[in-house]
Amino acid sequence: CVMCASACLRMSVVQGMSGSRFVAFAQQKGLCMTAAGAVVDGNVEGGKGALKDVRKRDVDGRVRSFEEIPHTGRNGWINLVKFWRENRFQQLHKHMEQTFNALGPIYRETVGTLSSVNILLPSDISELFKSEGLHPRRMTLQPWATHREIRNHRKGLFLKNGEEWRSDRLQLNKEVMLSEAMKRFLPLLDDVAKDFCRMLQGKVERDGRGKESKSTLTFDPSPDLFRFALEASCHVIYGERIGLFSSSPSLESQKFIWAVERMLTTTPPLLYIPPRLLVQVGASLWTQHATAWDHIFSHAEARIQKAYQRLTSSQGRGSVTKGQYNGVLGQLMEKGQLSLDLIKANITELMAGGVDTTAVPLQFALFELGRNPEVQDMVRQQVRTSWAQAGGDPRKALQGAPLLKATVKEVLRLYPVGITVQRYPVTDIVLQNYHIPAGTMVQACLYPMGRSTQVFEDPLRFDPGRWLGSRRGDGAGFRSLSFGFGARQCVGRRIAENEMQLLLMHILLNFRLSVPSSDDLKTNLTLILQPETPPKITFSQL
Ligand code: HEM
Repeated sequence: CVMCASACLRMSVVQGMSGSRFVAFAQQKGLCMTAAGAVVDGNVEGGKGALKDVRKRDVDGRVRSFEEIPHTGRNGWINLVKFWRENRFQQLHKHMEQTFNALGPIYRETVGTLSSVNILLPSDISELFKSEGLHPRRMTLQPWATHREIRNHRKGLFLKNGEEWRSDRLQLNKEVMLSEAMKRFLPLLDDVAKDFCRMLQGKVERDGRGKESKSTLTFDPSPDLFRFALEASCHVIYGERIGLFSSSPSLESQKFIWAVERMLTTTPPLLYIPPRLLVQVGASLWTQHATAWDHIFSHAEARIQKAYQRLTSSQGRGSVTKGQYNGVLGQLMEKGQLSLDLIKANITELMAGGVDTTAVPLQFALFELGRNPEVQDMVRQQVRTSWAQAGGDPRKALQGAPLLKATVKEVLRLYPVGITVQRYPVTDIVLQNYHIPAGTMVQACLYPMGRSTQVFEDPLRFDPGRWLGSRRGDGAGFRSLSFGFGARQCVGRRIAENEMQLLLMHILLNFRLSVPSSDDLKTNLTLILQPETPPKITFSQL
């Protein structure tokens, strides 16, 4: 309104997430400011239930203080003990869902030394991202940072902030995010996906049962999917095939897969206690975490050395064919914009971030397609037509199959790899009519959002079609955030999306999927959301 159009500048002392006090000049709007996303006629998204009540309480039109935000208990250490005792680290996604149900669409939580404000409505999330600034910041994964500091490794973009982050990020965007880069790596991903399906055909023929050359096999495909994701990552990142679909895949690669898994599982409990403290007391949790990272680093180091020698020797012999693609590593080395140390740091992060993040959603995808045969048939129908018209061009095939893209989006809505996206707003903001000081850690909670009736119609139904067609309204663009948002969104997004879509496409062209049990999957959180027990899938040759 006209009266609050003239915002006033106010100096406020605000409480940062780490408890440090600092003074910020914050833009604080006048009295008649509405809650982020509240619409004039009083309707809220979804229009029903608890959320409406929260806003109704605001009768005096006052912006409520940070302290008034509903919370789960002021003492972080008591909360930490509860988390340990009730094994809540593994069920944090469910804990968040229950807490939103109990406290409404915004709450504060302190666990150990970590405090956050948690939100789930798209309109609030959109308000948060408006204030992320030029150098958006996520919660630092302190155990990862401490490992780099103790071992004297450089940090890659995942762990960097400010101008340092931005300069690495701009270089990496050119190699993995831009459409020119996608054109280069798409055929590599397609080759790996096709080889995977050949391997799967062999396995089903060899071990399956059936007649007239149509066999069926039921098994847990998760170990194969991890191998697929590692093979695909190595091909795109190092420009190298490592033969993981052979009958005797290397033990070294299997060890890498185990190390990433260990590194992920040991991260969450370490987030709530200062890692330096654990280093000093030689806690076994810390030792396991650091050893897992050491393994990841040495695996990457060996591959980088090999690729470096290959590249320099072929350059020396003048045998690098112009236009030949040597993976992301080759591109970064050729361009020479990043030092070798920084290339190593970033490539190692891409490798650590690139395997489980795609292998796990693929398990969920096969399961959901298996237990929803009508959806599976619709997607297959579209994929078949598109593949037939694409003349073997994977890019065209994907472009002609929007339902396949929507399938991946739908899988990540129900099973987001990372259950939250965090930001520290650079100015004060107002969410649900509560004042949030600049510098507060705010988490957009993707798992509860994906399952909220306030945000999605019939949220538990697996329905990729819900993503087709345009949608308008408050925060409509902020319902699918599994890769994060804006300049700091997942840098591996294009690799991940294409890798998953291509694999699903080739599987659907070759097999009918079903599941021996269509009960809901129980999930656990390591650092990423995983099935408690990997689901068995039945693959029937078409
Ligand atoms: C389904 C698969 C994946 C999902 C859902 C996912 C999700 C995410 C999310 C939510 C973020 C934080 C974004 C933000 O703060 O806005 C992120 C960051 C990141 N991801 Fe992924 N990711 C996936 C696959 C990958 C792959 C395949 C790679 C590597 C090839 C990768 C590497 C990274 C890196 C390096 C960052 C840090 C980017 C930065 O800070 O600038 N991710 N990812």
